[in-house]
Amino acid sequence: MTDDVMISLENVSKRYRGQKAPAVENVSMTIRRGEIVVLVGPSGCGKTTTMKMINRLIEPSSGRICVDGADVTSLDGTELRRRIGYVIQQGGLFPHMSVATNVGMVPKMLGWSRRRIDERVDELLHLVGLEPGQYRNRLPRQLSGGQQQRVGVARALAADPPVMLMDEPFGATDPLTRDRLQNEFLRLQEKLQKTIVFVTHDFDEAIKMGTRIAVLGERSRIRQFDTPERLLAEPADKTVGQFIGAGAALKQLNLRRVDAVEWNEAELMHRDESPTAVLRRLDESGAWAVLTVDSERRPLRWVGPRDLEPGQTSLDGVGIPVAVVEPRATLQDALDAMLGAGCGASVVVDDDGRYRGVLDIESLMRAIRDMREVERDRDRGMAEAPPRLPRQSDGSRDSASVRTLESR
Ligand SMILES: Nc1ncnc2c1ncn2[C@@H]1O[C@H](COP(=O)(O)OP(=O)(O)OP(=O)(O)O)[C@@H](O)[C@H]1O
Repeated sequence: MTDDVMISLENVSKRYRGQKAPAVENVSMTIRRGEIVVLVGPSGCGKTTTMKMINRLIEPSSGRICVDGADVTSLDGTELRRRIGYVIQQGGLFPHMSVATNVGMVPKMLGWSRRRIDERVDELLHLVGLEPGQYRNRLPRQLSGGQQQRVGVARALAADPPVMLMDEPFGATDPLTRDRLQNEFLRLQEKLQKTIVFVTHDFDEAIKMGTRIAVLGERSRIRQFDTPERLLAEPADKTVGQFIGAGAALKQLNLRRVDAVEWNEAELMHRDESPTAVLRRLDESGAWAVLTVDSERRPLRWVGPRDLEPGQTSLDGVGIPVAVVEPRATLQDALDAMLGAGCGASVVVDDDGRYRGVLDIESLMRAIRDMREVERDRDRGMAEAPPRLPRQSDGSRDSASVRTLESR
């Protein structure tokens, strides 16, 4: 095994007792350090069985699985938990235990001191964006679905394992929360550089999260194991093509970043300006709305002529709250933000939330048209591969980042 490999499966099979056909048959794959490998495939194809054999929640019938050079069958439970974190839907938290007890569970099993556990719990809650003072003593049912999921991630990270297994971790959340959790997790992963096996049946999620994606068929047979870009551009066979589904070009929205397309300028006005001044500016510029900003040039709301009533004296609370995206967000994130805000534009902001430009629906449509043309040309064997989202030196993709104004 080379140093680069963190997990290897060699000819692994699983036949459940009483079943004629194996659920997983003769699967071999290697997973490199720091990558997120997504297992994706139709229901019942064996994704979960394959993943659970890595931490021996399910024992393989035959074959060999190594994690960081050690055969998992040779490791005892404590050692396995130290090496492998596990996240499932809704966090899989124990309902009668506080957030702190849930997160501190593995360190407690590992025999850490009370003080060390407390410090670690607070550190992890901070890391996943939950204020310890506010959340450590709550019960899981006193948290939203997204917060439970964050606690689940914190718990899996508690003993700082090099490997994380994630089984449809964001599956039970609504689309907006899911998107936010995915983005947060990718941002976290940039720092943590864990080796992650991630199971989902959602191909869009696979494209967004995966450094590489294994498309599985029956009995976990690997149909294709490739980067998202190559899967979209060159599906190995018809079945993979069907699974990817129509609109591969649209899915590439997940692979292009906001800073790869042209932005426009908005008509900026300070929030303290008068409605009369706004109307004058709209008249002079012909813009559909002005963008109000605070003294730090952080965008607040779009204000159009119809938002202003005669006799109005202030812009407070007037207009539509803006959706903001960072230059590193994907075009898919920008589109989702636009749809979520009910407005055909996202405001691009820097790390401090300051205005940088506007990505509007027309620029987005142009980018989609360009991608479609590249795809059509490629089908005719003429074009080069489409521009890609730059990858980090370790091969992982830059994370996306989208925030709505309310979430700041
Ligand atoms: N404990 C079990 N005993 C017998 N058969 C099982 C058991 N667990 C799973 N199976 C069978 O093994 C096959 C693979 O199941 P598995 O849960 O790994 O699939 P999956 O791809 O994760 O499915 P899904 O996407 O629906 O969660 C299925 O046919 C399932 O019915």
